[in-house]
Amino acid sequence: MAGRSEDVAPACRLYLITPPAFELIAFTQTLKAALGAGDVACIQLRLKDADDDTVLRAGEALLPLAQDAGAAFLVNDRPDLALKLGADGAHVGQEDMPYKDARKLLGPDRIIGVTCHDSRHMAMEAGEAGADYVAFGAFFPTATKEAKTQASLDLVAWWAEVMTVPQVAIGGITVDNCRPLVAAGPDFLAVCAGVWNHPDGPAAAVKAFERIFTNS
Ligand SMILES: Cc1ncc(COP(=O)(O)OP(=O)(O)O)c(N)n1
Ligand SMILES: Cc1nc(C(=O)O)sc1CCOP(=O)(O)O
Ligand SMILES: [Mg+2]
Repeated sequence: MAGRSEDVAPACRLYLITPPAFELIAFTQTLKAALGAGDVACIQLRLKDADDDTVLRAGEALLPLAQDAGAAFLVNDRPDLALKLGADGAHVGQEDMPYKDARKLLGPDRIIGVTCHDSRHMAMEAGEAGADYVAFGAFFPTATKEAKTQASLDLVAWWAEVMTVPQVAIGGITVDNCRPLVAAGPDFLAVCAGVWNHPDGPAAAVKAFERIFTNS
């Protein structure tokens, strides 16, 4: 999730969340096409209803695709599986393994992101503890998760102005609704349905996000 090699990197980059469930061989092809269509900073493997073996098999297949495309590969909820897979890191929520335990497990170099809902306080705590990014959401209605909080553009703008820890915006984001959010200044937009369910397909969505981020 570090900077890009181009001279001027866009201020905001795309962070993909995998679909909640998928058929692995078909999704491998879908992901390849999406990654080939434009800049993707990060992919989070998020399989809430899968057993460990399924998560590990998916991780083993998808991680090399992500890394070949220069995208970080993170595992949702399970720093232990991230370690087993040799992934770039993990994302933890407020009800998951606490950040400090995740850091102990993953060491100083792997990426750990923390869900902070709509809370400045949670985000400041996570940032001070050493989180690599904080995530705010949800920004729009979403069917992917029962999101309990609604985050505001003001929160994003404030964090961008005052803090240096990168911030991820998540929840119901699409190519059609993201412009005001991007203007508020998040470092990453995390998107699931807005990419995988785009009417013209995931590759078209990735391309469209890239155009928005680069104003091209
Ligand atoms: C980038 C990013 N932000 C927030 C979340 C949500 O995490 P959490 O609150 O733990 O909920 P689940 O995703 O585990 O249902 C996320 N996964 N990624
Ligand atoms: C995983 C997740 N976390 C959220 C939060 O608000 O913390 S919203 C969300 C769902 C993201 O998927 P989509 O892009 O399809 O809305
Ligand atoms: Mg979680």
